[in-house]
Amino acid sequence: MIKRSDFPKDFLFGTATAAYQIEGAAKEDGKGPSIWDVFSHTPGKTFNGDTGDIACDHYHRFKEDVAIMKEIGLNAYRFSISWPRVMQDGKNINQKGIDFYNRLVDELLENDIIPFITLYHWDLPYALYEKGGWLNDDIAMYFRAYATLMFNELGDRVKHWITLNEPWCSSFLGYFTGEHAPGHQNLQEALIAAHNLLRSHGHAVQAFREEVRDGKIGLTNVVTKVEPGDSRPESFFVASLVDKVINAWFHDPVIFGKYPEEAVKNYVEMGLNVPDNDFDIISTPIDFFGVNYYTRTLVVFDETNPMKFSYVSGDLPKTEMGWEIYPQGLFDMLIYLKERYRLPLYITENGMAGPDKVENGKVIDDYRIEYLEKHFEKALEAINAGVNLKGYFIWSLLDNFEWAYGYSKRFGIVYVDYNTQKRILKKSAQWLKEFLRS
Ligand SMILES: OC[C@@H]1[C@@H](O)[C@H](O)[C@@H](O)c2[nH]c(CCc3ccccc3)c[n+]21
Repeated sequence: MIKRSDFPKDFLFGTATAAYQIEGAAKEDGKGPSIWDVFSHTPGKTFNGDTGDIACDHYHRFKEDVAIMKEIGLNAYRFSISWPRVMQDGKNINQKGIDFYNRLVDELLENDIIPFITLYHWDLPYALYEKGGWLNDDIAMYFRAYATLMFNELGDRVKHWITLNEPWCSSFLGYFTGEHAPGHQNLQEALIAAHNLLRSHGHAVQAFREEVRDGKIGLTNVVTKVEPGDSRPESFFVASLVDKVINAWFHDPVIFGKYPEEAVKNYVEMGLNVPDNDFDIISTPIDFFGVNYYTRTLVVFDETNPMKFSYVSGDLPKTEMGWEIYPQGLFDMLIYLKERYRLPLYITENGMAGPDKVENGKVIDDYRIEYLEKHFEKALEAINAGVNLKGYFIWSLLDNFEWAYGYSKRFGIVYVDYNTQKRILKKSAQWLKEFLRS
């Protein structure tokens, strides 16, 4: 049984959330609409028509939520800023929105919790989407202005920043599969959006070096252990391509100043244009990578698909998301990232959706305790194998708005009764509290 004391003394244990998933107050105090406000209000886009209008009402209940983190004994908290809350049209400053984040940061610091801020966790101001959003090259300048504003407002107290959360999701789910806002289905657009996300990242890093000299800034990507779902050589080939798109497309340009060639070649052969400008800006040096790990991804050759592959479901035990529980993949991906990029790492998301039910006022989520324990063990194994892993943020503190799945998936270590907004610490939160004292 691993103990907290097995980890380095200065290792951070925290939880992670995102603005649109927990804040609510979707139109309060001058907040403008994001693409997720519009997408979730579009019939058919989210489970049950769920929206982030109220969510966990964190905008009003943040002190209670910080107190819960303190009670558990967490020493860090990763959250995102809602861009349209602080610049409702992507340009004009909304002081009331900024004041909320000032109050939140002060509350965290008063409780000895280190804030990690994600500047963009998918809630683009709708006004900027109407100007082309991530397809408009000018977006990088808007993002730089937004980032500069937040560095100036909070950079005196917040020393850990993440520019983007999972640009792969923003671009490929938002512009190719259409599962996420803004719901486009165009692979060429996805490549353009991906490139403008990376350009925006680079501009924000440049601004950071000017505004917050003593801070650390990084980029959070999803990583997943991609494996062939059968033994055909073609499946190994497509698995290698998918691996490069998910696990290298948004890392390589930031470190090497170029996209992975095999994947570029594949897109060019499909007749697509792969943007190739501004790699000098994109590769402005960063201080760490954030790693969002949940599961592995199995792919097989499938010529009926224009991409020549399809995802298949493996036979390991799965979470409520249908994702296999595969802790070994966390170790493998941490080693991969260390050996390819040689940067400090934070696990900025890891956790599971479970069949959480309240019985006699309690939520007995032993499955989540086992999931976390097994992934903690693999993280420790990676540290002992020489990975410079500096922290671990559990997804998530609270049950929250799970994008297209609405409120049907519960990832929190704290249960949220959405009818009453009552918070109930699950057994996993109690287990974590003990672990952090072990
Ligand atoms: O689905 C749980 C969380 C979301 O609530 C977060 O907002 C988002 O950052 C986030 N990303 C992932 C990874 C999704 C994924 C898994 C496997 C392969 C590709 C993407 C899981 N999650």
